[in-house]
Amino acid sequence: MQVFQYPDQTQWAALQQRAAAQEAQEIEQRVLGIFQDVRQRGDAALRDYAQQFDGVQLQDLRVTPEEITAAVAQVPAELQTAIRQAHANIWKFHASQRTEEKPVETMPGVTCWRRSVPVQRVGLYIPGGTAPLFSTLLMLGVPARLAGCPEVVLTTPPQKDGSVNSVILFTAQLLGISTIIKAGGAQAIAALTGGTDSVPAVDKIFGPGNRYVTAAKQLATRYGVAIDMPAGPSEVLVIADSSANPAFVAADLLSQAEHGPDSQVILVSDSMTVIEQTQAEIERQLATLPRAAVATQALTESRAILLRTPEDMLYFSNQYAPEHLILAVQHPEQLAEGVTSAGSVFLGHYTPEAAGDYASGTNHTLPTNGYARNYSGVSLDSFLKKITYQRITAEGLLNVGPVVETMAEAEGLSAHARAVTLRLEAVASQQQ
Ligand SMILES: NC(=O)c1ccc[n+]([C@@H]2O[C@H](COP(=O)([O-])OP(=O)(O)OC[C@H]3O[C@@H](n4cnc5c(N)ncnc54)[C@H](O)[C@@H]3O)[C@@H](O)[C@H]2O)c1
Ligand SMILES: N[C@H](CO)Cc1c[nH]c[nH+]1
Ligand SMILES: [Zn+2]
Repeated sequence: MQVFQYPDQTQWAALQQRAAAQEAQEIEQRVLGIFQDVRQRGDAALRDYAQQFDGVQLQDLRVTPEEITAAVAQVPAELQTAIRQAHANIWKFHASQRTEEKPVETMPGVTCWRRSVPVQRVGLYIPGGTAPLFSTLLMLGVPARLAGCPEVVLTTPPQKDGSVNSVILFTAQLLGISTIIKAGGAQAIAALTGGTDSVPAVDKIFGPGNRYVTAAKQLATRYGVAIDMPAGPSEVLVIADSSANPAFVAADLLSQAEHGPDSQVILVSDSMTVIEQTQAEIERQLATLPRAAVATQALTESRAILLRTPEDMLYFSNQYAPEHLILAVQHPEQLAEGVTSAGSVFLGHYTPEAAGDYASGTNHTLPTNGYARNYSGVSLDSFLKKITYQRITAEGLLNVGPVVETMAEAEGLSAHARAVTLRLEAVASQQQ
């Protein structure tokens, strides 16, 4: 992790660059080829990519009910209990996002209202390249269920023996999801976009993934499929003042660095002592991590930055727009008020980001790569469409009609005006 002491503002832009930016074009090209192949060859292409990327020869791409039953029996009771508790917390937080809107009479006789309708066919991508993220299934499946989406399709990369991870299958069963496809990467996203013999096409694709998955989701939007947001390689930015505990900070940085070699973690502090002690802690803790090699690679593109004031630290973070922001400072509430761009914020010394990853209740599917500047993370709303309705009575038309006529004529759209005028004439003749 390289250290930068009091960089001037001209260096800030370079420090805010994501590590992987330069390879984006190459990845897009690769994903485009995969996309076109799946659209042309369907299931056959999915099988070939499973062989190439996941090292497995597949016959059936769909998980069978027998596979689900067998897998569920393998999940230890303690883990089942933990997953049920996380499910309850995530459910509780997302259920609180339900809103009730009342009809509004904008003018006498003109009533407008809005109704939430679930996205009808949703695809959930659950990463499984290096770690089977069953927690992600909770993060997507719970709001999908709360929203009432009638058709839910799950895709995840197969394991080397051709199975799907048993804990993912247990979680799917808990959520009542039974359409489960053994496909990962860009090819899975392409299949959800256009459909294949085994994979139903969907209206909206959700879920995080590596850079191939994220680029494929962005490509899917060109084919008329919506996506939740670009949710790529994990990131965390920690703002730590002199009250921070270097061991905690190091653990938080490593928790995101271990996700993948292209994860990026940033430490911003106004204390050189905290930076030095955190670096020493990182070295110490790294030695005991099973995924040390992955984390070490991520750390080569990560940074520790010494700045002068809390205002500078917050400004830097808002410009960087991290997926996760940890405020390891004495008065986190104060700083939190000034956050304008971040996927999810963790306040104080006892709020590890890992709690949000698994079980506190908030969603861990969050925008990365600076997209927190313009996107929110997944929530109940992500699975809902808000349809507006209106009903206008004869009285209402007398009130709003002349406004519409005047505006339509001013835009040169006479047919619009006529749609009102004809009705106004009908109302007038009925009133005579
Ligand atoms: N932003 C978020 O909300 C969030 C949440 C959880 C995880 N994540 C991120 O998700 C990612 C998971 O990545 P992963 O790789 O473990 O699993 P993954 O499921 O995203 O990707 C695995 C698939 O990538 C494809 N792939 C691998 N190498 C390829 C290549 N050279 N060319 C084309 N395709 C290739 C393969 O098809 C493979 O099945 C991590 O980067 C993690 O940080 C992000
Ligand atoms: N930190 C990831 C989001 O970037 C989510 C996750 C899943 N499992 C562990 N962590
Ligand atoms: Zn994580």
